[in-house]
Amino acid sequence: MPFLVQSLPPIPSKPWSPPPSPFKLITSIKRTHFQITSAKRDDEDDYHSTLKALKSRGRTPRKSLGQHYMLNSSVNERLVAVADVKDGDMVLEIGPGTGSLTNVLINAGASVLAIEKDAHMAALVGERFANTQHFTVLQEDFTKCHIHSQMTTLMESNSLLRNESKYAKVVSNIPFNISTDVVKQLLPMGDIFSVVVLLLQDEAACRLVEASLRTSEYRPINIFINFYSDPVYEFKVPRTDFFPQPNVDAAVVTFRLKQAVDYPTVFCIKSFFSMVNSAFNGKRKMLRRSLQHISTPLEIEEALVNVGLPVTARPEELTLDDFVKLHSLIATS
Ligand SMILES: C[S@@+](CC[C@H](N)C(=O)[O-])C[C@H]1O[C@@H](n2cnc3c(N)ncnc32)[C@H](O)[C@@H]1O
Repeated sequence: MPFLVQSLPPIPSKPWSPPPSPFKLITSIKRTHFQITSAKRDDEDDYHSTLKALKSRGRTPRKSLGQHYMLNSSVNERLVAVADVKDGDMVLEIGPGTGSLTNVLINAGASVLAIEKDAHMAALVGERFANTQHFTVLQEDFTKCHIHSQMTTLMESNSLLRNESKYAKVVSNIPFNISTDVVKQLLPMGDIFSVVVLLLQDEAACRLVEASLRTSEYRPINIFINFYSDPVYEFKVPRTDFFPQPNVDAAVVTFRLKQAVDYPTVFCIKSFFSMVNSAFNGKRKMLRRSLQHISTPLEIEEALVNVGLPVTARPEELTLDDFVKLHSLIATS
């Protein structure tokens, strides 16, 4: 997303309020990563704390890392409310930046595992929450890290200390350029996450959650999202809430993850998505042609009629349920 050239606005003075009660114990994971062990709880609002943090380090937001920091506390509060974060919850945050959202998560009683690619920001957020034992930051690229095993390790050691829910949550204001990667990686993890709440580019949010049948926005990713989750477009966030200001608006999306028993019944998930991808690869083609490597045109036509579709059907006309039925009829191994 293009950046507007912007300098840091001045920081108006604001009375400081004392930190609330100290936190209970939790854990940290790998020694090789940046680790947090102790500091004070931070109640400063996001506008002040974000600008102060950036100014203190002389940090210029990096375009390549999608660094648009949230200045509006109420957006962070709403993100946390939408995820229904409660005392004792485990939360994964991708890209904590200066820690404005992290702060609201920790204040809500969550234990946060944050993954931050930028070494300077990982250090900064680490120092900000250095007294909070409910916070761990790993300096890693989320798209390359083994989040399932990291999270499982943390949840196992955490549940030894506190009697908590089996499922963690994801709440993040992510860089827009990794949105698809994040969705693809997290949505099949209904075994460890109950809900994924993301702040995305508004246009991407609409495409992912509300793409309609028979439109060019309708893609395999929509089938994927509905296979693994129940998505909801929550609310729009104006571009003016970010620093630096992007040239597009954002939106909050909730994905309630299904557990494996609730996935549509297919005999092989890999084969199912391979069929869906093949169908869309030949987007302008009729399915009886684009799926010829799976079955004969005649068999595909018969299957389409069986599903209640015309023999000339194209991929953008099929719902998730239609694809599931078609797969069971034409893919046998
Ligand atoms: C849009 S900013 C959001 C910062 C902060 N959460 C906020 O709300 O102000 C995205 C953050 O993700 C970090 N980031 C970018 N690419 C990343 C990646 N591949 N893995 C982890 N963090 C990443 C950036 O350094 C930045 O701190």
